[in-house]
Amino acid sequence: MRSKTVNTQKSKEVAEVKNKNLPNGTRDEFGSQAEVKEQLQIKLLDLFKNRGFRKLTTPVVEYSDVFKPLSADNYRPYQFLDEQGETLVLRPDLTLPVARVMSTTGIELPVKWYYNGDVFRVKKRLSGSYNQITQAGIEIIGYKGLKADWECLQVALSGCRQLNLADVTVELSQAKFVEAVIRQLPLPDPTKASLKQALFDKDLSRYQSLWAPLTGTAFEKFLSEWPWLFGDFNQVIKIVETLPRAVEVEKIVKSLIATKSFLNQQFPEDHVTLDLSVPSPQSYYTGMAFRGFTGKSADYLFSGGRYDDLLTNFQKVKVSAVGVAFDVDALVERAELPVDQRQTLIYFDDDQWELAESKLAEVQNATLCLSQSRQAAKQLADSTGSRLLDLTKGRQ
Ligand SMILES: N[C@@H](Cc1c[nH]c[nH+]1)C(=O)O
Repeated sequence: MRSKTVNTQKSKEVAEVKNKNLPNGTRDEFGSQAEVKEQLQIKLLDLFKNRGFRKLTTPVVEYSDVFKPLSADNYRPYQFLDEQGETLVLRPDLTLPVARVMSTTGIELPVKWYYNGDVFRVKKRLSGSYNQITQAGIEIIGYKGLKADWECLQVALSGCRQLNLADVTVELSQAKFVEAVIRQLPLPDPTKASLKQALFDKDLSRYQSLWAPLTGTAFEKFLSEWPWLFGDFNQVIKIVETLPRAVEVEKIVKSLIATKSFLNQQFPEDHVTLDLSVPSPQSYYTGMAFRGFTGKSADYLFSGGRYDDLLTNFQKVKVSAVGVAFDVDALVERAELPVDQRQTLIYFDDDQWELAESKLAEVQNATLCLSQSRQAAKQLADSTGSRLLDLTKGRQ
């Protein structure tokens, strides 16, 4: 009995402490920052709508199975159980729910969706990054060709332009490249798998010892450079071109070169780089992938890519798809916050509501003063640096 009392008291204490704190990796947003975020979202959504995309909203809570195709280390979700004991998660990604919708609704293809919402990814404690991120993005489903990839890049870079973000670097990569090269190498299968892993881990000594048997072959030049195969687009391609001819690699290179020309033509002031030494940014990508950066920050502004196999996780038919999502919080960080303008407080008596309304409509940056006395209104105006428009002047 006694110990029970102690326990209840203890849990009460814990609850009291926690009710003023936020869970790790979350934050409140208010004032200019929240308003700028809203404006950025409105601009992006207008851009999507004006290009003929249609709105798709999915729930924040989904069955955890929807997100099976994600790599577990990068996307640890918040998990909980529903009343039947099924595992639910707060969505860690917005593309997989779109794939789920497509496989369950029989909506006719092709289709272009846009969305805006939060994703939740549990990051390591003290990593300094947030667990709740706002994304605004598009998914184009039912088109195989490069035009759909380019439409995503066009939307991504037009969005940056509209938000006055200059000097964007688009980093291209290709989900199939590493596999396509490894397949050509005359090495035993287990060595191939280890080589790929060592490359991705940037474990250079292991990497070098694994490809050592190919020294003196036509692969040597490429293999000796592979861990550094990122950065200047033309230089990366030059190294790739030292490889013995292989149809799949050539196809990949051709589409990357065509995409670079497209970007240079449409957005001559932006930069294009290439990274062919990393794993795909998303485990579900099957083709070209892209990320946008500005300045020195490692945070990307947008991220996207082609995922032609994703829908096969939900249904038997293979469907081509490509999409891109802006990280709205990363955009807010780079936006200039407006200096708060002086506000006008409209003070009025209870029977002057209509007059107050008309002043509110007339005066810029005004708000109703809800104080109960003239003195309180004056105090509020002083303490907030606001102008006071007193409609009760001359009245009793
Ligand atoms: N869902 C991806 C972005 C994306 C949208 N469509 C295709 N990829 C991400 O969060 O990184």
